[in-house]
Amino acid sequence: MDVLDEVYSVIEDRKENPKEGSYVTSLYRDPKGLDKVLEKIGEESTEVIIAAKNGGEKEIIYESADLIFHLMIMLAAKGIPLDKVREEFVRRRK
Ligand SMILES: N=c1c2ncn([C@@H]3O[C@H](COP(=O)(O)OP(=O)(O)OP(=O)(O)O)[C@@H](O)[C@H]3O)c2ncn1[C@@H]1O[C@H](COP(=O)(O)O)[C@@H](O)[C@H]1O
Repeated sequence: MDVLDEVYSVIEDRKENPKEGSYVTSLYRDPKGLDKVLEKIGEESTEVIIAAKNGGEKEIIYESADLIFHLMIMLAAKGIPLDKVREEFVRRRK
C-alpha cells in the first residue's frame, strides 16, 4: 500500500465517519455537494497549469499533489476505488 492508497482510505473513512476540523469532511459537508469538489478540481487544474508555465519544480509538484488529492476526493464521492484507475492504466499499457 503506497501513500496514495493510505490517503484514499482516509478520504473514504471521512465519508463514513465525518470528523470535526477535517478538510475532506468540510468538502463533503459543503451545501454545493459534488459541485464544490468539482470546483476545487477546476481551481487546482488552473494552478497546475500556471505552475507548469511559470513556476519551479517545487511549485509544480505542490500543485500537482493538490490536484491529485482533489481527484481522489471526487473518485471517493462517486464510490470509485482508486484501484479502478490503476486498472485503467494497466489496460492502456502497451
Ligand atoms: N493530502 C492532503 C491535502 N492536500 C491538500 N490539502 C488541503 O487542501 C486545501 C487546498 O485548498 P487550496 O489549494 O485552495 O488552498 P487554501 O489556501 O486552503 O484555499 P481555500 O480552500 O481555503 O480556499 C488546503 O486546505 C490543504 O490543506 C490536503 N488536506 C489533507 N490531505 C490528506 O488528507 C488526509 C485527510 O485530511 P483531513 O480531512 O483534513 O483530516 C490527511 O491526513 C492528509 O493526508
